[in-house]
Amino acid sequence: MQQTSPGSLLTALRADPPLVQNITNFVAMNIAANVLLAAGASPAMVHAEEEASEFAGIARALTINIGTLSAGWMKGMHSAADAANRAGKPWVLDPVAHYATNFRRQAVDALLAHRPTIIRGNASEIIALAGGTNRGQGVDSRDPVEQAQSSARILAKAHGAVVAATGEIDFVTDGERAFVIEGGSRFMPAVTALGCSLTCLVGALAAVFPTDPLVSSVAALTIFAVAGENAARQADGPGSFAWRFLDALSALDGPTLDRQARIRAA
Ligand SMILES: Nc1ncnc2c1ncn2[C@@H]1O[C@H](COP(=O)(O)OP(=O)(O)OP(=O)(O)O)[C@@H](O)[C@H]1O
Ligand SMILES: Cc1ncsc1CCO
Ligand SMILES: [Mg+2]
Repeated sequence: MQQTSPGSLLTALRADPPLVQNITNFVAMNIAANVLLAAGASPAMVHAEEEASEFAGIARALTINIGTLSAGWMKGMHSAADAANRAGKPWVLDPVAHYATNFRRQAVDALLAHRPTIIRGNASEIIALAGGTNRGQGVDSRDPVEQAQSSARILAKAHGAVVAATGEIDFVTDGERAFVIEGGSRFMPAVTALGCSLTCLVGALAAVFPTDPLVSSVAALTIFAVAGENAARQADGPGSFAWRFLDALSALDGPTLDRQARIRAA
């Protein structure tokens, strides 16, 4: 097992569980916390403006998601992103449905000014963020990841961030290097907030291996791809898939992950 393989990073996460602060949405809070616990990390959903920046000083990574945004939450997001940057800790932005309303567009522009370490969105969100025409509907993607690849590269260069575009396959780039990750299940987009949960896991892996956020992002995407594939084998539909996914995540170990990983340079 290579020292930076997804499997070795999963093993490292379990050996020293990172505390991850997530300012996520009301839909995602429960499932995202359970996903982080199943993977072996310590989630904390802390968003209030009175404490968000103080907590960012304690946590090893921060994730920010605008899924159910309101004005009060924005203040917590800004102060937490500031605090993470000042402490040199990685932070991840999930620009949920940012193309849908002016409020969201302005919020994402303001958050991008804090220079996220990683941006994780579905294909429609990544295409729209780079100024392209997308077919997304609300929080749901309707574009293939293949069409988001050039947008992801442009965004990565423009913002100095790692950018991950997810869907049937996943694509991730730092603007120079790029990887495609295959796996997952058709049930995944049918369970709400799995993408939001993935964003939190991307934060957890960035905490474990902050040196190279492209490598840590590949690990997080691969963990989801393999756990999703394993969970789908016996699932009857989105309901049983959801709990089987948590079980598959917690059953996954480093060597199995590396054996099942389907990652190729792009
Ligand atoms: N058709 C599919 N086949 C296999 N895996 C998929 C498919 N669609 C999505 N996934 C996987 O589901 C996970 C979430 O990605 P997705 O692009 O659905 O996020 P999202 O749209 O932001 O989700 P949400 O907004 O509901 O949180 C990723 O691991 C992705 O690889
Ligand atoms: C359904 C939904 N609505 C706002 S956020 C969210 C979770 C999936 O992005
Ligand atoms: Mg999403």
